Amino acid sequence: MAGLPDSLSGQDVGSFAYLTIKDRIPQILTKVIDTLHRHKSEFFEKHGEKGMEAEKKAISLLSKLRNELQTDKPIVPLVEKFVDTDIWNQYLEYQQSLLNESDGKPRWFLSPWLFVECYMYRRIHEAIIQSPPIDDFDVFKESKDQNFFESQQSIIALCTYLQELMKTIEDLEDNQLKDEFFKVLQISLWGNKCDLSLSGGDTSSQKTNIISSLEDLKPFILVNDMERLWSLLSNCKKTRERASITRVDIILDNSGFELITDLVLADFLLSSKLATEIHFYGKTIPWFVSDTTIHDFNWLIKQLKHSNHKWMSKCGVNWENHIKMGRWVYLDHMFWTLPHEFSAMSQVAPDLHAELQKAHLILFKGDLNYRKLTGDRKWEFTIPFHQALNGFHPAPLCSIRTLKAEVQVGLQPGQAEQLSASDPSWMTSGKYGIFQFDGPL
Ligand SMILES: O=P(O)(O)OC[C@H]1O[C@](O)(CO)[C@@H](O)[C@@H]1O
Ligand SMILES: [Mn+2]
Repeated sequence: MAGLPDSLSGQDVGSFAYLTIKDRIPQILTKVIDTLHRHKSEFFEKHGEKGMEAEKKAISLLSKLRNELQTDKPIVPLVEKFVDTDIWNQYLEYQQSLLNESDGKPRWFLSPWLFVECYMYRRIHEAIIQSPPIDDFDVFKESKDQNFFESQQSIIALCTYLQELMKTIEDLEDNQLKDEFFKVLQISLWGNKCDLSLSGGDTSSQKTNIISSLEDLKPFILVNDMERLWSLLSNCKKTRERASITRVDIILDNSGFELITDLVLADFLLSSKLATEIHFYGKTIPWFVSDTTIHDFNWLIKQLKHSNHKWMSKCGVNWENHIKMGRWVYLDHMFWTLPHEFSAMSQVAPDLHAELQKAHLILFKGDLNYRKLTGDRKWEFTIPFHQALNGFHPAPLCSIRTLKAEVQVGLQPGQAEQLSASDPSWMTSGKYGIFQFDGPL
């Protein structure tokens, strides 16, 4: 891939990538080991001695992994047969082929950060599937659920807001509808502050009412293409024939509070008729601590439905109904948990690429998706987003993300320099956000 900037990597001592590999990832692994320990008696109750043996095995595999990482050992191929094992091992060979030295092997601190970080989560999964009968245990489930419960008050506020809005949505003028659209978009943006991998797996829930903070947070939106999203979707609505559809695909990120904000956005898109169908994509295996799997998705909607709070349960009932009626479709694909950047999708997962091409708009939630959109490279800040996408244009798309990694493109000249002077951690604190659109004008 000539002409592309270098990948972010742990080679750059002191960089966010370096600190993540050195500190944050081992901390996450330690937490995973601790979680398994704490569930020992549960494994025993469920599976007897075999459950205890499995817990020991998984812990020993994970301790080995932590040791490999901390001593910067070569990255080894995956061994357990699974749907994506061959693709992973081929990618490892590809990484090896990029190294000049004849005996150079991909290693934790040497190889691209995106690759090694994804590999770490895939190895956690390998340790679990190598340890039946606890091979369906989600080591992050507990923290995802905790995030949901700790965000209760904010969730109530959001569900109440949405249900109030539903009462009048049919009567809103165009400009009022646009204002509301911008609000739900911003809710979904700031929902992305709450991922658990940045905090090393520690709790990171939403405790304040996000709706009342939206105005104050506006100055922190560094790229704001919300107007372009509005023109695209309101145009679809105006020109749509009676029976035809407008499909918005949402590539989900974190479960818990962020997922609620995404479902609020998705419900709004249907109720406002800006879209007629929503496709959600989640992860097939536990990923980056807080990412959404089908179990999290179903669990969360069930929690809402059975809540004692009137508006929370109304949301749960409505959302379950959207699924039943096929207006909301949940899908997954192994590509989302591969290490490839998205420009490789048409080669590696042509079926997924072809499916995304059918969308009128694709919303990519979160930081990891942005890293994969841009290839996690050392781009200049002012390079156009279109260029950084490196040929990935299945349909009009927009990244909705708070910044948690040292990659950002499409800024105005001088913007990054000003930010660096006033707030040196602007790229990694999650304090700033973007709506970055790519598509025809
Ligand atoms: O959930 P998000 O928004 O994708 O954020 C996850 C981010 O957190 C980190 O794991 C922090 O290390 C980044 O690697 C990653 O981009
Ligand atoms: Mn995430």
